[in-house]
Amino acid sequence: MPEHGDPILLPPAELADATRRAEALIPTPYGTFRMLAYAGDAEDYTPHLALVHPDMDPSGEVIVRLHSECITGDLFGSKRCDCGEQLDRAMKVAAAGRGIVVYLRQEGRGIGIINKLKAYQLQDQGMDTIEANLHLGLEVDARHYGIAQGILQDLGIGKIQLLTNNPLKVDSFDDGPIEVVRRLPIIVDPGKENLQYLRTKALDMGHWLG
Ligand SMILES: Nc1nc2c(ncn2[C@@H]2O[C@H](COP(=O)(O)OP(=O)(O)OP(=O)(O)O)[C@@H](O)[C@H]2O)c(=O)[nH]1
Ligand SMILES: [Zn+2]
Repeated sequence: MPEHGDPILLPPAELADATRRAEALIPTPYGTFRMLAYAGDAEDYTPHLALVHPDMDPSGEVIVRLHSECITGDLFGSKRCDCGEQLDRAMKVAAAGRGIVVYLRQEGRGIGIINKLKAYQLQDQGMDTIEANLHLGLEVDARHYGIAQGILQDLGIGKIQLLTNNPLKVDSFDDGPIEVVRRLPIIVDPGKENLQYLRTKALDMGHWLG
């Protein structure tokens, strides 16, 4: 089991981003969590964040949520997607199970908020979430998860139970240093505003949404 300070076995580009820059206790409605900030650059204004239950046991199977940033859903409660409710659920599960929420700065599946707003406008004109990204000349999903593995390694974690409905997130751990022992679903009830979006995720992106 790697200890904090051990070398991280990832390519240099990923390694640079997984540097622990600061840490503090944050009291939240879900209980107090350690918040750790990871970035290649110490002055980075948008570091990846790990919210770690103070009693997390890195030698066990740690419950982990890798949450991709969604400022519209996470912060403003947008009903276009399921992110805000998933984050709420993940924090509750992490609080109850001494787990972790890793908040990855991958807004808009990695295309950024400006492009995501453009993609939303195209969706309002009839495209689905996949077609909109492609119309903008962007990848459907531009995320990579090596950074998350670096963060988990930094925390001394070797085995996880991963909260996700996304097969690509599970697959991203293949051949890596962290073992996904179990996948835990994180399904929220659809509403009329996000039903079509969730249908596309299930049918065309292969998410396990039941
Ligand atoms: N480009 C784009 N990004 C979106 C859209 N809706 C949500 N997102 C982003 O999608 C990311 C979340 O991805 P999801 O597909 O909802 O879920 P996931 O993280 O892949 O999978 P889960 O672990 O099961 O939640 C966040 O970064 C959101 O900002 C959209 O219509 N277009
Ligand atoms: Zn969202």
